[in-house]
Amino acid sequence: MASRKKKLQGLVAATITPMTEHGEINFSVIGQYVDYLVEEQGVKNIFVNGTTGEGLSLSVSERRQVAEEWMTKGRNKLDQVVIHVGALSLKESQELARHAAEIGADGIAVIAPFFLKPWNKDVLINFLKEVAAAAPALPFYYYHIPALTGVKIRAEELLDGIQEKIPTFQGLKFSDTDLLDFGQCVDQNRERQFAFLFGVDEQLLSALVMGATGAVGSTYNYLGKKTNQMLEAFERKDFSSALNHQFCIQRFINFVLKLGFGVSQTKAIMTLVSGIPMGPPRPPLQRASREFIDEAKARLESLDFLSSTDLKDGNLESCS
Ligand SMILES: CC(=O)N[C@H](C=O)[C@@H](O)[C@H](O)[C@H](O)CO
Ligand SMILES: CC(=O)C(=O)O
Repeated sequence: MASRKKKLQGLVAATITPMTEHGEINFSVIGQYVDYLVEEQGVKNIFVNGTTGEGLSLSVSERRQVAEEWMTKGRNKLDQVVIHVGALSLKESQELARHAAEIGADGIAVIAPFFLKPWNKDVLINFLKEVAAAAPALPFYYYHIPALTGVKIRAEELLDGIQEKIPTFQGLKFSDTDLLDFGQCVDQNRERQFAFLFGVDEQLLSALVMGATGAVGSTYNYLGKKTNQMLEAFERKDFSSALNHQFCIQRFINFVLKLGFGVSQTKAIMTLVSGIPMGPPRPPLQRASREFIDEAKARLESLDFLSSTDLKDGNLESCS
């Protein structure tokens, strides 16, 4: 049986995997990174080795070490650490699931295998079930990200009866813009026991209305504080101020999306905002361009997401 621990709520930062200039994992900054998330961003949950963490570009041994380091440095500071253990090989995924349990993680998440793909709901559930069974005491989350996996099985279909198959099933990380599918996931969960974690940061407010219980995303690494203000406004039913916060966040995300935004750019932005060096991404990703960094920096400053001295007065865009 899954341990019935506190439901995962609020913001969850999808952690970046810091790397050295030579492309090795830079474990030495993870302690600082934990403190930054907790103290500067008010974010106390993390999702390790996911998309943003380049989990699928790391070796199994690296994934184990990264997970261990976050567990060690996060002890007594973080609320929950969820480890993404999805892999193309069921064996590797099970190994990582067992490892997550051994090191005391709070949950595991799995994406759909994306090379030889499951072709229907039952086939996908069977794969997920085998992984979940390797960590029978850990809450299990399905990580739905169809644009990247190419597995378009609707989450709402997958959830139907899932707990009979996967007793540790605890929720969904939903990284898609289909709010009909998302809403129907929430709607069918009559007992309200599952966590519904939304993964499209620029649309989180709409997902909150639809019943999201939390959010996992890359931008919570550096816009966590801002997004927490939106969550607080939503909680107190101050929807116009929640919307203002969402629009501010959208102005930034929309700007960088147009320039080309992905994991490489997330690494550059986090380096800029936190001052902690995240390093380059691993090939096939390429580091963000100088032009991207300069433009993103100017935009962060004009929105007051990054302090600067010369823009304060008469700044029409300011989001502070
Ligand atoms: C594809 C991807 O990486 N999605 C992230 C999480 O699921 C999001 O946090 C996005 O980075 C964010 O919403 C910006 O589009
Ligand atoms: C964004 C997210 O959840 C991930 O990086 O996996």
